[in-house]
Amino acid sequence: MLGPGACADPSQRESSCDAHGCRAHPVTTPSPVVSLLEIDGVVCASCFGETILLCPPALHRLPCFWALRSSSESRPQHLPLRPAEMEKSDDRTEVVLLACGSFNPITNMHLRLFELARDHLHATGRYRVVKGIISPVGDTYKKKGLIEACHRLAMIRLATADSDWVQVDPWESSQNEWLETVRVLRHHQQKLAVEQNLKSPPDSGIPVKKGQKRKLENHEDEPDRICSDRKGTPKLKLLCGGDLLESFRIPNLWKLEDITEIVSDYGLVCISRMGADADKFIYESDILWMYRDNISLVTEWITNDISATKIRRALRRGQSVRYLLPDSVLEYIRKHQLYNPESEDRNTGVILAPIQKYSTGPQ
Ligand SMILES: Nc1ncnc2c1ncn2[C@@H]1O[C@H](COP(=O)(O)OP(=O)(O)OP(=O)(O)O)[C@@H](O)[C@H]1O
Ligand SMILES: NC(=O)c1ccc[n+]([C@@H]2O[C@H](COP(=O)(O)O)[C@@H](O)[C@H]2O)c1
Repeated sequence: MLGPGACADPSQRESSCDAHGCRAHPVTTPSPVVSLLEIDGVVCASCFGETILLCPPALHRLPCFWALRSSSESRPQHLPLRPAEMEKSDDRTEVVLLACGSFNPITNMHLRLFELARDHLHATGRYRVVKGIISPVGDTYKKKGLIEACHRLAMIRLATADSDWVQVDPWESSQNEWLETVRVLRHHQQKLAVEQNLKSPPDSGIPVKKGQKRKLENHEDEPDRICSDRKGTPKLKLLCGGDLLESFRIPNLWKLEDITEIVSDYGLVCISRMGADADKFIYESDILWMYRDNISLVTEWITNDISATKIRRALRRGQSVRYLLPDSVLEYIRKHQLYNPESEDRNTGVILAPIQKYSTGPQ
């Protein structure tokens, strides 16, 4: 094993490994490296039973490094290297994931969606997921059995309390009317741009509009369609399950222009769900097919058909739902006696807001 001095000094790591005595494996040799492990920014490569330390330049010259990187099965999740001094040159696109839905109530599967999506995006090597946002729909959505947003928000807050990257956002549910998902995306992309502007130095070239932050916080306006690729601003993507994607085809539920904006300007990360065939659906939809490069399909191999509807049903029947949702959420449901036959009757016979809007109102 190489002494710890060789390439452990961060200031030396950018230079050629040969210059600093790192024992990189010769580039021309067939791949004998069987495993790679990063420790404090130095890579230990297990090679012919011997462990050697490699600095980044040496590592990147190894054919076996690229072989490992291109194999999704064997690729170590923490590669490529990200020691502190290399963070600056990290050119991966920052991504924020936004999940919209009823969350009536939030389940463990809703939380899993974020973990699955983040793993998937990180494994591409192109993205760095910096935040997850859960945006519960407002009461004006009028879905059957939808309980008050204040309770759904409170349960999401409890469910995400121990997450350091997923959080709830009350903006959508505090609006006076139901909002199209694309408008929720626009709001959050604009908010991210404002946050980025506030962080950026004044000469960053990104204009800060006077009063923009106040307006967003006070929900005074709704931003126009914006460029989501603005440099420095994380890219917002809609996170959903296969059933939500398939709902695009339900008449009078989604406007084609909204679907187009979602897949062209933002992008989708779609998690497989029992009963939904997202792959086939994309193939059959001209617009989704056109923007298929902006749609990430993630297969959940540990299949789990937890659904909020089934949880509510079990609760009404006095059956246990433990381990299907966080204990703290279950406790909240019990304390406030949330799901019962009366609550399930809410909005019975009422037309869902989008259908009401698109069947009768101007489009
Ligand atoms: N088991 C699951 N697998 C994949 N995606 C899921 C799953 N459960 C929920 N989702 C996704 O989570 C988002 C929010 O879903 P929603 O609040 O409607 O919950 P739900 O469990 O689907 O509710 P319901 O059972 O009432 O349809 C949607 O994009 C939905 O597709
Ligand atoms: N046209 C639209 O933008 C449109 C239509 C239907 C549902 N949605 C959204 O999709 C989500 C669906 O949630 P549910 O699966 O709980 O019904 C909600 O956030 C809802 O607002 C958006």
